[in-house]
Amino acid sequence: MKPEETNSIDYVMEKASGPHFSGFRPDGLLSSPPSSTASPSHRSASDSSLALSDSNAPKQPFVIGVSGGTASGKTTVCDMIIQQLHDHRVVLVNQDSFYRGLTPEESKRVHEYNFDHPDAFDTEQLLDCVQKLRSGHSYQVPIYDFKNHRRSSESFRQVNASDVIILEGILVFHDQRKVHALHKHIKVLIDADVRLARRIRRDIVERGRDINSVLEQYAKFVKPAFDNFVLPSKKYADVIIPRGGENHVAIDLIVQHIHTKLGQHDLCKIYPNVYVIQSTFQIRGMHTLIRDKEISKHDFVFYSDRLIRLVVEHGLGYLPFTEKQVVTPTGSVYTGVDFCKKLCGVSIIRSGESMENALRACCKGIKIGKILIHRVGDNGKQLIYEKLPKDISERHVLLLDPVLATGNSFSIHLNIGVVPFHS
Ligand SMILES: Nc1ncnc2c1ncn2[C@@H]1O[C@H](COP(=O)(O)OP(=O)(O)O)[C@@H](O)[C@H]1O
Ligand SMILES: O=c1ccn([C@@H]2O[C@H](COP(=O)(O)O)[C@@H](O)[C@H]2O)c(=O)[nH]1
Repeated sequence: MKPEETNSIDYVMEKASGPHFSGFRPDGLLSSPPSSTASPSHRSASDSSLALSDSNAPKQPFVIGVSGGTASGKTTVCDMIIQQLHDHRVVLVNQDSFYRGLTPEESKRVHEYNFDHPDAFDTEQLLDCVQKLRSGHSYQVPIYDFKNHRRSSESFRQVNASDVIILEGILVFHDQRKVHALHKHIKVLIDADVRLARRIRRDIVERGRDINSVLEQYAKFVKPAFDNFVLPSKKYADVIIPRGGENHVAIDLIVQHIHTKLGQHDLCKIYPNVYVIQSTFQIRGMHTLIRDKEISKHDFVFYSDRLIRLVVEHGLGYLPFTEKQVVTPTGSVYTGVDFCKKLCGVSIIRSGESMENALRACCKGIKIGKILIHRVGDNGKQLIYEKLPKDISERHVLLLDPVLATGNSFSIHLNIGVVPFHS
């Protein structure tokens, strides 16, 4: 295959299957010092996805801001979005993590401290974080303790570069610089009494407060700040989600929008019968193993083989089958399927010798007839057309490679393409 063809297929596949990083976020707690960014030469092992993204994905991450009053369900909404974007690398950055924390002096008079004022946050640091993540670097996000009103001095949460960055917090839209850093603004709105009820429960259960302190703080600081800072920024919102996490329709639409922005369906739009295999942790795990430069040859072959088989099995699942009934040895009738007597092709992008072996092995199992495997050589797709055997029968399955997958002029070719995992 010519280099330029490889490149273009790589590009299209990257567009289609690039976001095969799952929602898994290796944001481990680190006990390293608070260097805000890891320079490319100092990335840790857990930054491997960053390295991949640096080299393979020049695209900018999509940055979303989610704001709303306290206990409005911001975190719940973000979790639901992240869950649905499980095929992508998504990171959540909480504005709460950037609370400055109280000095010993302020701690003595904690009831007089306004945690709902913009000055309570280190906005410069938050902007720095968003900026670094946007440009593909990782960031060591502080960990804030609501019980002691302090940041942890030892631990940080390492947040890696991602396809989607979600910035969540009560005052995410307050600062214009933050507003400009965001691609989409989402506002969660919910009745004040519901928020207060939820806050009372949460603050008592999770944040070590008592009912009196919650109510006092709410009346003195939380409500006025909501009216002064949170509500006015509603005008910057692109999407308003009434009822928070209960609003599944709004959340689905947001997820759909993000999918479109990330271009995941580009390839599927161009070639409607191309299917992208869903990534799982197991698949990611095998990808990690085979990409590791330390892997032994034996393991590389073993895990590549397993991955290839998954692609092939998936592809064969798209062959045309009709219903067929058989009688089992115990005399009962089993309604199953039988391969249609129809010539078709399954295009497996990135075929190769080991793919070919796996194809043969997998097809043996399903007994659908003779397997013809064609790969494109250096001379391009014309070669394939010429080389096709004259005696193709109706029960043949042609396993074709990417160039043919897109060659619609090939009349007997069903043009089912399976894009294998690629990151
Ligand atoms: N739809 C809901 N029904 C009941 N409780 C909810 C709902 N959404 C959120 N909560 C609860 O309300 C509290 C605040 O929700 P959270 O999503 O953390 O809000 P925020 O991030 O805006 O402070 C949490 O204890 C959460 O479990
Ligand atoms: O030490 C602290 C820091 C913050 N708060 C309150 O938290 C909320 C913001 O968190 P949400 O999860 O968005 O509710 C804010 O209203 C502060 O009042 C605090 O009580 N103590």
